[in-house]
Amino acid sequence: MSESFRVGTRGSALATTQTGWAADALAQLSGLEVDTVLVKTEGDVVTGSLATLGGTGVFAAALRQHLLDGGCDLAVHSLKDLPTAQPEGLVLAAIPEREDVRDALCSRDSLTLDELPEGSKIGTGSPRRAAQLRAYRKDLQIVDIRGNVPTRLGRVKGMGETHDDGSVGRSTQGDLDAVILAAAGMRRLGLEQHITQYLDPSIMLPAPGQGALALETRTAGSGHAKLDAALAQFDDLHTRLQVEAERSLLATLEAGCAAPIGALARVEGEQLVLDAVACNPDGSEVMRRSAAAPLGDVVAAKELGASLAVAMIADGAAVVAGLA
Ligand SMILES: NCc1[nH]cc(CCC(=O)O)c1CC(=O)O
Repeated sequence: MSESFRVGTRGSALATTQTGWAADALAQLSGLEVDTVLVKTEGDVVTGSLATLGGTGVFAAALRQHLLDGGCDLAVHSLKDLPTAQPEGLVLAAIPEREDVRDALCSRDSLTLDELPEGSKIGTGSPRRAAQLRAYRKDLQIVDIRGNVPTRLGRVKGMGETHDDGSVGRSTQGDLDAVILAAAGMRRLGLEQHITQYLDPSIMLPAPGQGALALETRTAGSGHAKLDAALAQFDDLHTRLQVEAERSLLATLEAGCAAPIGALARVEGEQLVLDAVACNPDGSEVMRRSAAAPLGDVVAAKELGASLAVAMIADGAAVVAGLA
């Protein structure tokens, strides 16, 4: 029998797809076999508004406990769902190259954000998306929605009904004109044909870490030398520098993934450039700031995020975003 490693995942279609993608790549790189372990997490059980859940790692906590308990060797998370504080005993062993970072509009009749009629109903559970939408178009009605990606798509008139085989067809039940979802999740699920517009970051800055996966092991390693080597190979330095800058900004603002904060870093030549936004939840105030630093190591990337956050706090960002 050949050696195998155990990867833990949540049960949603997005989680299992992402985990499958990462595990297959690591199996290729390491020459090991994969066993997948399904873990039910609080975020999958609890219902209610995402905003009121507090957003501090409800999706990740059970999976992390399983990893700490030795129930699996590796956990795959959406990085943007992870709290910024790293738990004792666990380490993000690899952050692979990022998917599309943008938010995506999925609307009826292929309408763009500018084409949606006055008063259109847009579904999102994210205060960050709601605030930036309201700031862009005051007439839109924002509807707080929850559920996994296919469920949310199914709320749009004429779009995205989930069939028993998991495929998505046209629904007649929809009550919304559009929803906003992460392009990365849509693409990973093979649902990108439902995207009617990729929202430019000048209109909608994504969540810190959006589009990136975090592959987590115990600090001592996965227990498989070949897997640890594969993880080191799978790590993408530019993605790591970007997300460290974004998450450091979020941490310094003392905000979580449910806060109305957007951040997106990019590598431009020899510079790491960070754009950030702090919004009043009703979209009445939007503070956008940028900073850049020479491309360096993870410590330098974190400093860039922290210093931009400090500058934004000095300008009242915490008050704007309802954090103070
Ligand atoms: N909060 C849920 C969640 N976590 C990660 C993704 C998508 C993938 C990603 O952003 O990396 C989503 C769905 C969404 O925001 O549309």
